[in-house]
Amino acid sequence: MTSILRVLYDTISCYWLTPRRIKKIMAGQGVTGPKPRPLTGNILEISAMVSQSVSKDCDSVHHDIVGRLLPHYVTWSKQYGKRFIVWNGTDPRLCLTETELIKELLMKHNGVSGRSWLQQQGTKSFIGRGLLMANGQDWHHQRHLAAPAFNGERLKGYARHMVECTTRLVERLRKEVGKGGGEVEIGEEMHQLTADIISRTEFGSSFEKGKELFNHLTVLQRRCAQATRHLCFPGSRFLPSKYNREIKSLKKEVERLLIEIIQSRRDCAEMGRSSTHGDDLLGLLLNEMDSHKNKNNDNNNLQLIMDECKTFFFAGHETTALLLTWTMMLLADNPTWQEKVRDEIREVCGCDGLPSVDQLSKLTSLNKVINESLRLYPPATLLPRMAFEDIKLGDLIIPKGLSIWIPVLAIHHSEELWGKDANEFNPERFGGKPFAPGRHFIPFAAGPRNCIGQSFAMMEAKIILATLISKFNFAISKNYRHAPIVVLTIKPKYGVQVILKPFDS
Ligand code: HEM
Repeated sequence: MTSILRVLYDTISCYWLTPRRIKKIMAGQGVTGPKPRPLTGNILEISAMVSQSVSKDCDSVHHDIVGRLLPHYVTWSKQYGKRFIVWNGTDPRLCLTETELIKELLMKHNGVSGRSWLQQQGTKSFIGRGLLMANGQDWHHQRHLAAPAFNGERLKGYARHMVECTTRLVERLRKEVGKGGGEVEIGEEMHQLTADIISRTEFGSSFEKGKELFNHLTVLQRRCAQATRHLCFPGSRFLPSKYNREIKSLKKEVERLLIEIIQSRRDCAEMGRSSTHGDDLLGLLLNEMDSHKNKNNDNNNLQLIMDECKTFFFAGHETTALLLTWTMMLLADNPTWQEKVRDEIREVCGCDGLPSVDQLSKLTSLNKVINESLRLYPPATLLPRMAFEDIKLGDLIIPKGLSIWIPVLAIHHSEELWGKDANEFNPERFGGKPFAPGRHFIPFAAGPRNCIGQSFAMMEAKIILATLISKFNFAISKNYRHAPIVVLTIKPKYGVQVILKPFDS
């Protein structure tokens, strides 16, 4: 009975009491927004505006995409200014674009902000309590455990997998484009490649099993995304709906495979066949976990390691694949920059174009191109944070329970911040002094909760792009339809078709 009352109280508090309190406090500070409808808030308006704006392809390859992808943001920021409230159902969200306030939030208030209950619910079945969704002390502990896996020396070790997987792809593409007309959908290739790399980085010799597991995880992620489009309330995941049953059985299979991999690692260490659990990401997590071992908590530790493995796959492969895909599109559309980057790679890395880790920092033009690609097409289009306490942010009081949404895409395309050519591809803008963290270039977020895999992703992107650019000339195919869409990340709706022409090896 008490638990039923608890669920009832949580539901009323979540849907009624907290939103009412927040609305009142924000209105008192002059922050309002479009009028919400009961239960659905502004969701229906937003989805109608987005469906309308993405219903057609862009008429040319241009990057003026904010109006297409965030039409509601454009409309409401004109009407309500730089801060306004949008209602996601009964959940109020403050849209914040003032860079000083964003910096303050990300750098100073990490301890009292984090993932909301709704966000955690939406991802619980596929990444669980992993680093991306953790809060408070748990987040602190997990970040501390995972950090050594991304230090400089470790990264150098992962580079081997990146070079090997990319070399295999180059060989396959050479054969394929030799046979066919040379057209390749590069988006799918980049997804396969980054999935291969993260599987090898995480699981080393257990890579094949790791890939099988990640295939299931990808399906699981899609099902969870479909399920969150349905009403989500405290306790809803226990209902025996079609989605919940399918999600439960996929999750079971993913965890069965993970337990097999982890157990065989532990057996090897216990039988004395190896002194550590290995130097791949899983091995490092197991070693770190053992050095902080609490015997009473073995089951919790196992679940945490599984959640972390799933999190790194989820957070690490699609984002990097999209960065690579959009960069290939931009370079295919800008042959002058493609040539400039190729000349630089040949000069720094020699004729075979395979870069060593130490050469990567010398590829400055490539670095500018990657940054410009992250600016125009940031894979993470927005950064969500929830206030766990009342927070003083600049002149604003952010009440406990309010979600803050930072629209990275809109900030990256703002003419006020970047100048009149904000929507143009101009890598040279990154030639000057580096951008202050937490200001207007935030593809990896900023502050203590920034992307832990940032250096991994940049190293991976440089190795893959340097190799592909030195081995192939590429141009946009006439079959390419420029139609970016946002489904969590910015994706090309129909992929990116390029014509590859191999250089003689
Ligand atoms: C181009 C590639 C990538 C982009 C654009 C990117 C972007 C981001 C962003 C914006 C965040 C912050 C999210 C937020 O606070 O709401 C984040 C967090 C995170 N990223 Fe990445 N990421 C990339 C690659 C990677 C890779 C390769 C890995 C791992 C191998 C990774 C693992 C993570 C994890 C675990 C977090 C959560 C960190 C925390 O909460 O402490 N990411 N990423």
